[in-house]
Amino acid sequence: MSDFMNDKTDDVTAETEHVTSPQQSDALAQGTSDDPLERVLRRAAGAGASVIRDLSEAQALGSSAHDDLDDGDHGIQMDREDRASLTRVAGLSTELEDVTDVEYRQLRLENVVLIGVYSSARAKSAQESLDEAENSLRELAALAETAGATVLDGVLQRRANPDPATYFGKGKAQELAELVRALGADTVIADDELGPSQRRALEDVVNAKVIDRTTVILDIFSQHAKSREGKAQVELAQLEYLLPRLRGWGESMSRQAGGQVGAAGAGMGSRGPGETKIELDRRRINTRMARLRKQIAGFAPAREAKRANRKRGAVPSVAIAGYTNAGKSSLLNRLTGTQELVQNQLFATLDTAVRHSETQDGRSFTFVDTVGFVRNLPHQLVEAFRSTFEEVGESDVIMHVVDASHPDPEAQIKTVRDVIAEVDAQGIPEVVVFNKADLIDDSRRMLLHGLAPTGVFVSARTGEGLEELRERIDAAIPTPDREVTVVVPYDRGDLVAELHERNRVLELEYDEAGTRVHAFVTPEMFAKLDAFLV
Ligand SMILES: Nc1nc2c(ncn2[C@@H]2O[C@H](COP(=O)(O)OP(=O)(O)OP(=O)(O)O)[C@@H](O)[C@H]2O)c(=O)[nH]1
Ligand SMILES: [Mg+2]
Repeated sequence: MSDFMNDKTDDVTAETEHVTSPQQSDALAQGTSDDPLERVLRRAAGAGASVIRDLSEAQALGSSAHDDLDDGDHGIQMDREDRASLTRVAGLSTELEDVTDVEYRQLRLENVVLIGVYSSARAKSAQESLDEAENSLRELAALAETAGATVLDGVLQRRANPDPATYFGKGKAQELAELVRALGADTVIADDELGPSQRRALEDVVNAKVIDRTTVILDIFSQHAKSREGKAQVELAQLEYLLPRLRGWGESMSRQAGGQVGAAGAGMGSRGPGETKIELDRRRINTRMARLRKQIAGFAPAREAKRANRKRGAVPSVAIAGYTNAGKSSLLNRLTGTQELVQNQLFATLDTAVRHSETQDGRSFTFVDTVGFVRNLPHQLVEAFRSTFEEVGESDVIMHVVDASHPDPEAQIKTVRDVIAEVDAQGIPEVVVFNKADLIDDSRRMLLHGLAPTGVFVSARTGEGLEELRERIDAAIPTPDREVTVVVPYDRGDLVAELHERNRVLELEYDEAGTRVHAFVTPEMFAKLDAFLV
């Protein structure tokens, strides 16, 4: 058996059918038709075949049918509670008017229903929790659209926690199945990351493909990545996401093969084919991941060299960070006259762009446009894009762009600051910029002012506030304009290193007492060197 697997590691589907009995091969073929692994490894377009089966007459549509649905599983009391907890989020539908656009979309895109679970059990009021969940679902709708899907509807259920078995409770999952059928949706997207068995179980109930927020974000990243490094980073993140999920997926296939509910992992006969495939896939994934890691490591020297170059020239950098779609690239274009890609899409920018600029008094610096952030950014992506985010950590100033017209700017700001903290960039001076000021009224300005009193209101569209923004950035960029001579003791090599980073070293020699340095330094550095002045 192992010889066989070693011989052919190229085509999993074909192999699986070889090692399977004729009765099983059918079920397996069906199982692999929307195999996420195949999608990632092969990038085959349009592989998302759905598995909609005919529902029985008893589950016909209409509100009366809905009313009867839960009776089998729950007590009446719980039923009412459950039903009252289900909220439709209005205004999510993104179906288009434009006929040609519709035709275009129908050819390539999936019709999706979004689902989310929220709880009112924590410190927040029920209304607050609901608002937050609705915003999150709206964002998921934007993500789904960006990925190329048409959003048909969105449904939230109030529950203390997502159901460990099927995410939605059993009764609600049945209702969801009805809705999916009524709308002709082929995919359900959950707003939380789903466990492997949760995903499968929910798929079984709703008879449609089920994916989660992470999958959507990974999908967008893979569509948008342009550079070879970006592409490798995304693929690595996708495989990292898939690897721990192979088990549940294999179990489900075994179950299909055995045709017996609850047989997952129970009998040798039913476990066999799934396990074989898992082993095979795991090996392929690990091989591929090792290759990607090597490839990505290969990019590091070039990136380091570029960075080192920038540093050697002692040119300070301003990192443009912020939530995705906040208008970072638009502002960069406005401030430097460049033509970065601007799109009303999430994650339009995936490759860092560095642009040269000058302060009003003629000092050079660079702007670095970065990947946008989003709530629940999959940690696999944070890992894969660590080098990109680290650009933020190594900058001299962070220009934190906030979409002033966003329904929940506070959450946006928090998300961005969380990522900033993750790359140890908290100490870097931050200029908060409320962009899209053309879209907001005065009461909104007041609210935003309360969130960040020193924030600058600008509009990349109208040009409002850009002068003030330039001044604020100029002022935040540290200038090495203080001349010092210091003797830094040898156990403070860190200070000498820092002196080289953002200051201008004129002379350096090694004395008995320590390193004697003559330099122009920034006010910040000056304060640190106070004890060593000569
Ligand atoms: N009304 C208005 N729209 C703006 C403004 N600035 C940007 N936009 C729009 O907001 C959308 C996103 O702009 P981008 O510059 O691509 O945003 P980004 O932050 O670079 O986004 P990602 O790269 O996707 O993270 C585009 O549709 C812009 O036209 C503004 O000041 N006012
Ligand atoms: Mg951008």
